[in-house]
Amino acid sequence: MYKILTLNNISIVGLDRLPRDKYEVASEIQHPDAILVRSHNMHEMAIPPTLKAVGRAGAGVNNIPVARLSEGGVAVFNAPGANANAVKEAVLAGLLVSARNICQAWEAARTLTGTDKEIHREVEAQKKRFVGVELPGRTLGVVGLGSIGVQVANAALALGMRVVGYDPQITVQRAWALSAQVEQATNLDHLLSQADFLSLHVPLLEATRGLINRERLRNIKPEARLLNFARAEIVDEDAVVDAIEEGKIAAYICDFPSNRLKGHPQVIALPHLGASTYEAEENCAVMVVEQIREFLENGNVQNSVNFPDAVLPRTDSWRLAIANANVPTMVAQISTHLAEAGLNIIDMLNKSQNDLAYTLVDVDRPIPKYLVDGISAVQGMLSVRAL
Ligand SMILES: NC(=O)C1=CN([C@@H]2O[C@H](COP(=O)(O)OP(=O)(O)OC[C@H]3O[C@@H](n4cnc5c(N)ncnc54)[C@H](O)[C@@H]3O)[C@@H](O)[C@H]2O)C=CC1
Ligand SMILES: O=C(O)C(=O)COP(=O)(O)O
Repeated sequence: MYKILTLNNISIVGLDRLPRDKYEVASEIQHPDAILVRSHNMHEMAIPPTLKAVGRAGAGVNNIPVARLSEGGVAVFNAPGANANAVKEAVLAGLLVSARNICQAWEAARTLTGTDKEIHREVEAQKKRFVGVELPGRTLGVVGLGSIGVQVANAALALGMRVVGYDPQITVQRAWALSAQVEQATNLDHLLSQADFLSLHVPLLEATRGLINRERLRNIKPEARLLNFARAEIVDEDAVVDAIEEGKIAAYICDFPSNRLKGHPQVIALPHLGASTYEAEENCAVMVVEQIREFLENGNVQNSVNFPDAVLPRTDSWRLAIANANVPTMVAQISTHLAEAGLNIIDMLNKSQNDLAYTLVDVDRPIPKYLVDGISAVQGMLSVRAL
């Protein structure tokens, strides 16, 4: 029997994929083989010696001591993309609600008192007070073009917005899922200065903690609205509240309430609802449960954040994927780079998907990182990955 400890409520649709005759699942269990978790903070927790895997039924793994688990040989899995649509819809709601001051207006209208005549007089005053803005032509800046950022960027185009994205490490898969109409900025500060709405979709890492700080907020337009459905710590809350009070930004819409934000009229803070739809909860649970099963029963690794290639079967060719590269001059430059490094091309295939051209290059030996960097530096190249 495999023992599975659940630290949060995990959708029953996912748990039902664990056969009862092989798995014991409980929120309190001794000697677990695997842990299933959502946002529960595992950093203070002792790692059970029997533990082999942790499955995060969601995207962010900042609540999980990945380094400590890796040292102990415990594989950590997450569910990339499984809740991206849910977050995209929450962000779109935030965008529309803030553009039209819906929350503040609803709150004000809800508490109107007096006769109908008095209420109608007050309605006229509120109409003036809560005048909003329309989205077409306004610029949405999207920071982080991963599963969620790409979906948010593509969806905002349908609202008529100009969309500019920023992600210095966009993967090839994301690059071709991104609509060609989305512009890409190479500099975060440049993006911030253009945005009427700014939406954050980066993971919480040391490099992204306080990414939107006092200095960066000075770069943002005073009428800009900041949306944070990523993690609270990515934004310096003190700086954001000060910026709002000083009229340096218009609003902060986030998924993370706190004492600092409490009661502020230009702040909307939701109770971490981004991934809370039945669909997303089911998708995440099913994906992560299948991965844990595959790992425990067959030793196969899929979507692990810390346990990558070592146990994956090695193929006899190595593949480089290059977005936006099937232009003859670029192909020639790439071939030169590879030849100079002594790599022989086995196959080179030009493809295109969603208006994005890319080239797959198979070579006969491992691709050193300096070569990937060299090819990335070829002018006009969008993204290069060794797969
Ligand atoms: N509010 C909620 O309920 C939810 C919040 N999240 C948060 O959103 C984050 C993103 O989720 P996904 O899109 O699924 O992850 P993802 O891993 O697919 O995408 C993250 C992207 O951010 C980029 N990135 C990293 N550092 C960056 C930087 N300094 N500047 C610009 N881009 C940078 C990466 O290259 C990657 O493309 C999660 O890590 C999680 O913290 C995710 C799901 C639900
Ligand atoms: O997937 C993520 O990163 C989330 O933030 C969702 O968290 P949750 O599973 O809803 O507690």
